[in-house]
Amino acid sequence: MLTPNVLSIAGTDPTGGAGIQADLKSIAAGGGYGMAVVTALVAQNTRGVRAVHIPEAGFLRAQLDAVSDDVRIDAVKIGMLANVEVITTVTEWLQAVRGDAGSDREGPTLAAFPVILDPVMIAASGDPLLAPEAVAALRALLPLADLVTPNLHELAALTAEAVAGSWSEALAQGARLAAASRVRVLVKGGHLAGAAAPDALVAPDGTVTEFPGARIATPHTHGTGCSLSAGIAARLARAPGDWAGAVARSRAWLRESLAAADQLRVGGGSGPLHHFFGLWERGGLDTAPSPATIRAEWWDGIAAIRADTEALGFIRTLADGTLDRAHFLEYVVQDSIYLRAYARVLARLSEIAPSPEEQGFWARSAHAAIMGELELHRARLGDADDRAGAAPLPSATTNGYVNHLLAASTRGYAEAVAAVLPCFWMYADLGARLVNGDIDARARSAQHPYAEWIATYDNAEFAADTETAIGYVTAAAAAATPEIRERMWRAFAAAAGWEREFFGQTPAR
Ligand SMILES: Nc1ncnc2c1ncn2[C@@H]1O[C@H](COP(=O)(O)OP(=O)(O)OP(=O)(O)O)[C@@H](O)[C@H]1O
Ligand SMILES: Cc1ncc(CO)c(N)n1
Repeated sequence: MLTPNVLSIAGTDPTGGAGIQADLKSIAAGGGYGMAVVTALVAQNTRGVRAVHIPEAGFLRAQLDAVSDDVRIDAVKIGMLANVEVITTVTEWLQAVRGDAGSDREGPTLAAFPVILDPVMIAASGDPLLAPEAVAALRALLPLADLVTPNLHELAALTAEAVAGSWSEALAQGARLAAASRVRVLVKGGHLAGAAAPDALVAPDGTVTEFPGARIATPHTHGTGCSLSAGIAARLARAPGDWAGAVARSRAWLRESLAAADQLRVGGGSGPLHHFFGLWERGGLDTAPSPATIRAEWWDGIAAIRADTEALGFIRTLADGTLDRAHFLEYVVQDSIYLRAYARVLARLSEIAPSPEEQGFWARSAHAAIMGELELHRARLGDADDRAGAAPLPSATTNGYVNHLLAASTRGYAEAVAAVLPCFWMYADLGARLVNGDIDARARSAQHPYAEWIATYDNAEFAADTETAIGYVTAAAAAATPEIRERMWRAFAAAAGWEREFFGQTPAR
């Protein structure tokens, strides 16, 4: 999914809690790419508004055109509009880029994006942010919006009625505004007296969707209205048409951020909400390595183990053909014991895999391990099994390797997949190098005593499965917390060590 571009058209708050500064944080927290056109520069802080500077309308239009001439716009949030001239300029720009029909009736060459209008009139401090004579112009802008988000005072001003004294009065007022202006209205209960802080989405046809919620005990509500409307714009851009969903998710985020507002110390008045509190808590501040980086680091990290493995007598004599037949059979016996346990661990991975794709992959790998490879070993071992007459016992090394995998498989999916990866990756790499004659050129000869065995390493399907396994494991590691990622690396490196021990257990000179 492309990240949606969300434009805020609003005034500023240099202390960062309201206006455009809050909008950009809210859009980012809501999953949008934030853009901002400034309608008014406001010298304000958490205590109040000191001065307002309104740049000339031509410059406002130049800002708006600079955005729309270049950037796809997926949603617009409109905040402080200051005066009639600003309202007229924004209205004209909206009509030019979107037509005057709103997003529900898009013209052939016009952009269709939802417009959320927060009809800002008065700051939380009580200072006016809209010229009183501009209320009529703002009313005329309503039909251009897809959603209006007035607080109780703004709702009263827009309907030219008295401020609602109760929630049911507010809902009735919202329904009248929605019907008269043919626009969705989010009636906000932030200014209600009492323990509840509900909001309600009222459609032009009178349909009401209520969002109940207890009031959060904090004095730090500066910029809640700005933040909510910008958050709705971002979420709506991600899921077009889902108005109730966008409101519900924005409220959940806003409430989490309000509840954490006391952890900020910004100013001596009504402070801002903590826009990124939940995201920081859940996501942390560390930059996670990419799957490609993890792949390179882990492979480099076991370079010494890989070099040791390749230098083992067993591998060297398998490559040059001088490997003792009895020692070869010893290896095959241990490998068959190992594979049965390994297949069980892979089946366990299928059981706990997070996606159907991964579930299927590990189940298929378990099947391949138990059927394909075991078949092969049985064919090799036919004689040896007859001579032994009883099931062979695992060596200490085979036990050690298997126990490592079994233990990892009890510590969650991420660690479990990391532990089985060397069995794919080192084996596939070693097999390819053996087949190619990289370890010893004699391995390529048809007269090589183990030619048939070596040919089994020439397996494109296993190479592809190895890539898939590397992809799943490194993706899981990239998404994991640093702690889990470190545990995954340890499980991987330990398994690589066991892989080396496994090849090294068969006496070979
Ligand atoms: N103390 C609170 N606890 C929970 N939710 C709150 C609280 N105060 C406000 N809200 C919520 O914050 C959002 C903004 O509501 P409010 O009615 O305060 O708008 P506003 O007056 O436009 O905001 P602003 O403070 O930015 O001017 C709404 O979703 C409202 O329910
Ligand atoms: C610029 C701006 N817009 C909106 C509000 C309302 O919170 C504010 N204080 N400042």
